[in-house]
Amino acid sequence: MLNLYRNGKDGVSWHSDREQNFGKDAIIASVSFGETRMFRLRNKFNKDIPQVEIPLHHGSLLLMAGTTQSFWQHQVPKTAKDILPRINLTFRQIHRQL
Ligand SMILES: O=C(O)CCC(=O)C(=O)O
Ligand SMILES: [Fe+2]
Repeated sequence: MLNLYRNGKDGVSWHSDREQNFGKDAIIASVSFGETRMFRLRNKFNKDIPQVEIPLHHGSLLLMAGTTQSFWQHQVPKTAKDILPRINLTFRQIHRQL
């Protein structure tokens, strides 16, 4: 899947990627190009666990594996900063329904 963030007004709000066809806790690989954007994680069940913030730079590879999707949500927040475009590619396992 390809996401284009044209500028700071584009972002992705809190979600988990658990669509049925992905399978439960299927691994997702995410590669970033262009502008650095923040990637935030928050625990779904325990608000006392601090949020995690990871800057995704040009060429970075992020792997979401294990229970990342069942226990955590993630977002790419919008920013008021004047920034350049970013492209994110995600590689997801699709379990074909037979
Ligand atoms: O752009 C990113 O780094 C994350 C995108 C995302 O969460 C998604 O496509 O499900
Ligand atoms: Fe996602």
